[in-house]
Amino acid sequence: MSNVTANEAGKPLVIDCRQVTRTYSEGPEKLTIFSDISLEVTPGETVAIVGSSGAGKTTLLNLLGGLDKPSSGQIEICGQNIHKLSEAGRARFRNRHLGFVYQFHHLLPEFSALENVMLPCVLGGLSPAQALPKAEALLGRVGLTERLRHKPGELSGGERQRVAIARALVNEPDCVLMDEPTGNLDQHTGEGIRALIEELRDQSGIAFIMVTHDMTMARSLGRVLRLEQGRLVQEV
Ligand SMILES: Nc1ncnc2c1ncn2[C@@H]1O[C@H](COP(=O)(O)OP(=O)(O)OP(=O)(O)O)[C@@H](O)[C@H]1O
Repeated sequence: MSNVTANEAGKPLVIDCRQVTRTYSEGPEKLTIFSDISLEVTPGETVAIVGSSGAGKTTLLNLLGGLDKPSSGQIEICGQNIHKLSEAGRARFRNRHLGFVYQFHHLLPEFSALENVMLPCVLGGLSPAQALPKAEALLGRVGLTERLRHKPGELSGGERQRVAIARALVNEPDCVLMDEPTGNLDQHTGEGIRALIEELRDQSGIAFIMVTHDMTMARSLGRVLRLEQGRLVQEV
């Protein structure tokens, strides 16, 4: 964990999102997806973002991960406004502080599970010899010790998802952003992933922000926020 800053009240924050609006231009028209959204996420917190299809959940997740730029407002990740960095600096910052798990995982098909997990470490400056034990340990943690040499095409959906989780964690990020981490998985595998998130959160203090339609998982993990008609409201 590194560089987690505090807000004005002295609360440590991994994500500090202030009055963020995202609009798209549709010819002369402006399409507002959401406006004036504020969200603070502290270390070790799990936040689920729910809402109907098209509500803007993925758009918000991409903004929180610095993959997209707000139309107005400000987002700080571990105290850094990442849009003030160069593109290369932004990529380095994301690799160091954030982990991403997307539904279609974006694993590199020609690389083994082990190589896919080693990659963020090597990009971050570790030698392959240094990255190897870290990747092996994490793949063991997600129950894939017997699948290290398998390529993504030789793994099941749940196994690929677990490789993606191991890859997201290997650089010991401050925050992991997940888009539908249990989407497309059967109930048993989904439950395993939920338990893993819970364990990692409690042991390592990593913050998790996830978009999900799985209300049971959302409720069991922590704060649930609903994106509705361009506003973010806390579910009670
Ligand atoms: N590049 C774009 N240009 C214009 N509109 C866009 C663009 N990207 C997304 N949108 C619109 O923004 C809205 C929110 O999309 P988003 O993918 O964030 O929704 P979502 O809540 O994640 O939906 P789902 O649950 O179906 O994945 C949608 O109406 C979509 O059509």
